[in-house]
Order: sequence, then structure tokens, then C-alpha cells
Amino acid sequence: MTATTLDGRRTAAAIRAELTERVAALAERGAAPGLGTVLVGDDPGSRAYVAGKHRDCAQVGIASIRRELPADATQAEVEAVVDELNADPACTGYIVQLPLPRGLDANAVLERMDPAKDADGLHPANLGRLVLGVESPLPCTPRGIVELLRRYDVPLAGARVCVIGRGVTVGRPIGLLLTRRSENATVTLCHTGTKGLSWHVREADVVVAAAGSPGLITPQMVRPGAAVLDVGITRTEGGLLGDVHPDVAEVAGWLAPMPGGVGPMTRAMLLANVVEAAEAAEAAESAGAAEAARTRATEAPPGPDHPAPTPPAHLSGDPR
Ligand SMILES: Nc1nc(=O)c2c([nH]1)NC[C@@H]1CN(c3ccc(C(=O)N[C@@H](CCC(=O)O)C(=O)O)cc3)C=[N+]21
Repeated sequence: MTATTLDGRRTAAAIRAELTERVAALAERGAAPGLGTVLVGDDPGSRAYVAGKHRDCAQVGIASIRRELPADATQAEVEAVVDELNADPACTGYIVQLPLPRGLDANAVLERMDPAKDADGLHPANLGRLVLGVESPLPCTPRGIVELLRRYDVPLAGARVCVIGRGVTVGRPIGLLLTRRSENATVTLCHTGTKGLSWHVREADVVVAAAGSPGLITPQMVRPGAAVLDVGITRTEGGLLGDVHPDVAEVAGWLAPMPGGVGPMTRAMLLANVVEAAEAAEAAESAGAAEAARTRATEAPPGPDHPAPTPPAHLSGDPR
């Protein structure tokens, strides 16, 4: 058996085409989405990832706002950039590229962001909303995984999903998405302390490998026909390595490879979050404008343009 490729590049391109139309519609109503990125330090991976982000933005017509700080930036300097983007009306959404260099408090930075501009869905208020089932921007990688599985009709209802990795961007939030009633999967969250990892993986209909451990998932561990998504990226001299051994393609029913699987979907979902935030802001603004117009109409003092309405006879107090 050779797995069907869950082609993230092709799927992300289709999503970008859909978003391009929505950005054009926003522009017609005078609302231009703008994505900000905050990059601290010079990690080559982070740099490449942020550059990709700006290329994607240019392609769909989203303005991009780039902020870079040196690796020795202070907490106050990073927070000043956050304050600036919170206040900038041209920036409708932004991300702070993680991980931050040692010594910086990422949680304090995330907490300081305007949750309405959180394009990553990683602000504590938005993660809380995800737990509560309240609408919120969703973390990009988990959202990209769900979208990829959906577009390839991989069955999720009642499916056993094994997630390997407990990071904040993937492993922790993905269980919250997959166990919603709309997806209805059952999720086991495994990590480096899990006993009998092979057994857990072998039970699964869907495997999400996000541990950052090259070749961790071998063909013998995978249930024939299962969907396997490689989310791990390890940078080596020889290139990028995923968490899934290449021979898994002979056993799996579906495979999201690295590269070309979940990574491009993550980027597409970031764009989706930015467009959705701009649509929500535009809707709130036009609702606010309509409300203000109504308030003016009902509260304007009587004058030559607005004569006081004549009360109906039974309320006028006039005995005639
Ligand atoms: N605030 C924040 N939000 C993130 O979403 C976030 C982050 N920080 N820090 C780092 C991780 C990693 N990440 C990737 C996204 C896309 C690819 C991607 O497009 N990968 C391509 C190729 C990768 C390459 O060639 O370098 C692929 O898999 O085909 C990779 C990695 C987002 N992250």
C-alpha cells in the first residue's frame, strides 16, 4: 500500500485563492487587512518562516508590517513593539515568532497582545475561549491539520487520534479542536514520558507527530491504512528531517509529508485568521456606524430639520 499524499502545498494554494477574493471584497469596503510579524534574534528557521509569511501576504493582497529586534533585545523593547502594533490601525493582526531568545518571557509578551489582533490564537484569552468553545482565532497548525484532514475526507468522527508532542503551538491545542462535537474524534496526548508509545500509535486511526524527534514514527508502529501527519521539523546540516520515517508511506493510508504537508497549511491558516479578524473588525465598525446613525436620529434635539414628533392624542394630556 502506498499512502495518499495529504498535499499541503496544493491545499494551501487553493485556500490562498479563496482568501484573495475575500481580501479584495474587504478592500472594496475600505478595510485593508495588515499582518504584523515580530522577529527577535536571528534564528535561521524563524527568519525563513517569517519571510515565507510576507511572501504569502503579498500574494493574497495583505499588507505586511515587519518588526525585527536583535537577539539581545530587552523585555521592555519587545513589549514596546507589541504596544505599537496594538495601537496601529494598519495592523489588523500580528504574530510574535516563537521561541523568543533565552531570557525573554514569551508568556508576558503574549499576554500583552491585543487578543483581537492575535493572528496565532496563542493569547491566553483566546486559548481560554478555545477551551470554553467560544469563537476565537484558532492556533494555526492545529487548524491547518483539521482543514487538511477535512479536505481529503479523512474520517474523524469516532476516530482514535494519537498526538505525539505537548507543545503549546500544536500538541496541547489540537486535542481541543479534534474533540469538538463537529470533529468528534478521541484524542490521546503522548509525549517523551509516555510508556508504550508504540502501542498508542499502533491503536490510532490518525497519528499527529509533533515531537521534534527525527524518524520517531517507524512503519512497524503504524496501523495499516492510518492517516499520518508529520509536523516535526529538525534542521540538520543535511537538511530538514521530519518525525516520520519515510517508509511509513508504505503502510499508511494517508501521509502529510514534511516538507509539503502541514507547514504550508499553517501559513495559510495564519492568513485566514488575519482575514477573519479584519472581516470581524469591519462588521463591528459598520454595525457601530449604523448604531451611531440611529442614535443621532432618535436623540437629535428638535429643530427646523427635526421637528418634535406630535404625540398621539391619548398621550398628549390635552383634554380636548
Ligand atoms: N508565533 C509562532 N507561530 C507559529 O506558527 C510558529 C512559530 N511561532 N514558531 C515556529 C513554528 C514553526 N512554524 C512553521 C510554519 C510553516 C513551515 C513551513 O512552511 N514549512 C515548509 C517548508 C519549511 C522550510 O523549507 O523551511 C514545509 O513544511 O513544507 C514551517 C514551520 C510555525 N511556527
